[in-house]
Amino acid sequence: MLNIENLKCGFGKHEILHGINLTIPKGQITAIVGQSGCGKTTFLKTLNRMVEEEGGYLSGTITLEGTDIKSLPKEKLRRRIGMVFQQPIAFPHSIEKNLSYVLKYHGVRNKKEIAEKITESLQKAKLYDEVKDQLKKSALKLSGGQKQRLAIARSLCAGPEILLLDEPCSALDMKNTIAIEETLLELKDQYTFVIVTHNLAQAKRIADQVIFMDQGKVLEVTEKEQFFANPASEPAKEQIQYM
Ligand SMILES: Nc1ncnc2c1ncn2[C@@H]1O[C@H](COP(=O)(O)OP(=O)(O)OP(=O)(O)O)[C@@H](O)[C@H]1O
Repeated sequence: MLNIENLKCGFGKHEILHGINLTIPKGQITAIVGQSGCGKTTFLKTLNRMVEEEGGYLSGTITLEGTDIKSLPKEKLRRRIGMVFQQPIAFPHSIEKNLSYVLKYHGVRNKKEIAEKITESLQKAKLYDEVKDQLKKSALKLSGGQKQRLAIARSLCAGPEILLLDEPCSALDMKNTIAIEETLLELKDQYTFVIVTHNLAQAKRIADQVIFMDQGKVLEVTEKEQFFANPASEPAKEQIQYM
């Protein structure tokens, strides 16, 4: 799905990612783990070129289904590769409007179709049952966990192929965390997920592939079972030991 070759990225004279080579397979959950500050979020932001808006540079090649992402207009790229952030974002409008504006932006005009897609995305994000009778109410009244599931529903409304998630559960309780993990597990045959998590137990629960980063380098790209049973690098062994 995504092929990354000799990816380097930095800010000013400070190189953060030092030449990354790996592949992100389609229809799987890839978890990116590693110590704080090793470059996980920066790596994620290279995949939709957000890092450039933050003043960062990148070199190397990232191809999405064979197309160099630099050749795609950013708007098109971000429709294909959506992103969910650590802090849930809800806009100061109704729950319904938080979703319908994305659909309208992408050219969906038919009211029935908009309503159906709103229901579908809320169901996928496991929020529908809780909000189905209050779609006209302000999204700001939702809890943090509900806002995060709304953010996932909103990303799905754009019809992405890949969804990047940056520590989506770090501010959430177990119930909301489980709802999001179930969403990813249930939808992975329809989307490709790349999730940054500081929580190794979460990676163990949901990932197919694990990328282990250390100081701007990728030390391991392995199937989950192998990573947890037999990590190849000392830093990974050390971290797994404290799980
Ligand atoms: N916009 C920016 N400008 C300058 N430096 C940045 C910027 N964003 C990140 N960095 C630097 O890049 C390095 C890696 O940060 P990054 O957030 O990618 O790490 P991380 O592994 O995601 O950390 P954490 O687990 O704590 O979120 C840090 O030294 C950070 O200060």
